[in-house]
Amino acid sequence: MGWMTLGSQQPPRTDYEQFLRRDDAVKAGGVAQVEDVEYPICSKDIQNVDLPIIPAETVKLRDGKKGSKLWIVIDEIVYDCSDFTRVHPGGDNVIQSFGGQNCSWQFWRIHSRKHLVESGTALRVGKTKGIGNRFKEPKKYIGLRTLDNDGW
Ligand code: HEM
Repeated sequence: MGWMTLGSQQPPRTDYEQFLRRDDAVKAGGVAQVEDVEYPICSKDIQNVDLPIIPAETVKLRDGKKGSKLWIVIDEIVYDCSDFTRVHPGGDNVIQSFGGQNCSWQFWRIHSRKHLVESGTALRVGKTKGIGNRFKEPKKYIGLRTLDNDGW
């Protein structure tokens, strides 16, 4: 699981809560005035279903390299992590390694719905389709033995 080790060397972030409280993202009309004029960060009031549709080709270009925005995809929702990556409690490497890509199952292995709602809602720029995950999801095991044949 190569992706698991990508962010493990990062120190814990202390400015994370402060980042989340920032209110520079939401302006009247529901859409923020931020650098990416084409796909600005959306207001928290907008439901996922109402987010603008962003073509997969456009998402893939925002890989955080060569000065581009750093977007990631979780369950077909696109998150702009360009600034958030600097305060992410799990470090910046993990998010950077998924720039322009789908990292849904990796995200759900580590986070809860609460994390996504509380921290991710303010990072949404749109929704997309057709971006696959470059890693195959490993099987999840709950137990290795059956209850009636435990060898005691
Ligand atoms: C929208 C994108 C993301 C948001 C909003 C987010 C949010 C968070 C939050 C709130 C925590 C702290 C959890 C806690 O203290 O209980 C966290 C930790 C972490 N995140 Fe993320 N995250 C995002 C993307 C990712 C991605 C793509 C990865 C890698 C696949 C990742 C890996 C981690 C790791 C390794 C931790 C540390 C877990 C620990 O110390 O137990 N995150 N993230």
